[in-house]
Amino acid sequence: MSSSLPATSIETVEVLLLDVPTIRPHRLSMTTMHRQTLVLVRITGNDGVAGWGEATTIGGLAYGEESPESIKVNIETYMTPLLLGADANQVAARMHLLDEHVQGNRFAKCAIETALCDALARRLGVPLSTLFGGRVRETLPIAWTLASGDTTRDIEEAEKMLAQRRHNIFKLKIGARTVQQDCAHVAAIKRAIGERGSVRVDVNQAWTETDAMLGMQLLADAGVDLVEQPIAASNHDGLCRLRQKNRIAIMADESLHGPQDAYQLARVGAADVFAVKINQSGGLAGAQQVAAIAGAAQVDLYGGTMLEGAIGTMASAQLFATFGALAWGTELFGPLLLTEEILATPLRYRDFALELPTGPGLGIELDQDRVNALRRDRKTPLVSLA
Ligand SMILES: O=C(O)C[C@H]1C=CC(=O)O1
Ligand SMILES: [Mn+2]
Repeated sequence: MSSSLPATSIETVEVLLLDVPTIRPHRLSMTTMHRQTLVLVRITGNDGVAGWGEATTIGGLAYGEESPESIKVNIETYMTPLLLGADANQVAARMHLLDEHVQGNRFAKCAIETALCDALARRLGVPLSTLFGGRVRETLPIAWTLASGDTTRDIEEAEKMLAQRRHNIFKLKIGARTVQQDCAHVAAIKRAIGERGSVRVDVNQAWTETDAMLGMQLLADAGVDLVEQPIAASNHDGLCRLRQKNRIAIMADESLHGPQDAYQLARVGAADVFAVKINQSGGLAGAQQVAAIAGAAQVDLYGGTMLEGAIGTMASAQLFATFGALAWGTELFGPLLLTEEILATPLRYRDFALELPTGPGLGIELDQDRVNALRRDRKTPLVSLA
């Protein structure tokens, strides 16, 4: 595709850390978030065209093995020298070279691949989704996570989302309290929402297999549709056993770090649904391969998030829009959890969905002043952007 373009050499690779408060505490089983650190990567070619990517993770090192700081230093020290001066338009060649010289570092690689794809699509004048085969849909259903830790507050939040027609799929974060306490919390929320919405839970690996056996039965009785990552990521056999003995769908999240995991999980029948995440998959191409394996194995798909800001969210959306089947929708709500807007024109969430832009590349433009004000290395103190 890029052979019609003149060679464009990579001139700069920049990594920015942006610290942005969340609208309320976001409680996961392993950490409570009060802010998110967006890890943004900008790659500029000698034609002046820049592409953006994002490598945001959750809770420092609490969730995954790459931190914002390690991503920045690893890109700057080890990956940038492999990119500078090389052809920006040969994305597969750039990623192949990185894979040959850099083990792991899936989030960093995802951000680099996204930035290269964004710039390439801009040069071609097409949306990023076109590089991955084009869109099957122009909007994506968007779940909202209820994770304040307080049942009354969560119900109020859900009511607000339903009234605004912003979300009617709710994912509840549990696993920090006892199984009985957590399941009572979920059951109260499901009773309040009734048939107006889907209620799912994410345990983030917190349960033992025995906990999960009890929890999944209580959750089935409460009318919950799906349980995400109930037990340890590595316990594929346990997922199989839980799946055989319960009627609620099981979704693999932390167990799924790219195509190899997808293959192993599919081979043993460990999950009904895959939470596909571009960062966890090592990039857009890796996530596309995960989706292909799911398709071949008849595992359902869900478009997951690492609570990225607008760039990672839109990169994910551009890819997920190319998936034929997306049975469980997506959870691309990351920007809505943040107090600050970094785009010139905010993403459009309405009628329970995210609308995809039609412009080239990611189809979004950053507001540079807002980005600069949020940078960790900014020279002046943060002032309110309201
Ligand atoms: O799914 C996760 O484990 C991570 C994340 C995605 C949504 C959310 O609230 O947390
Ligand atoms: Mn999850």
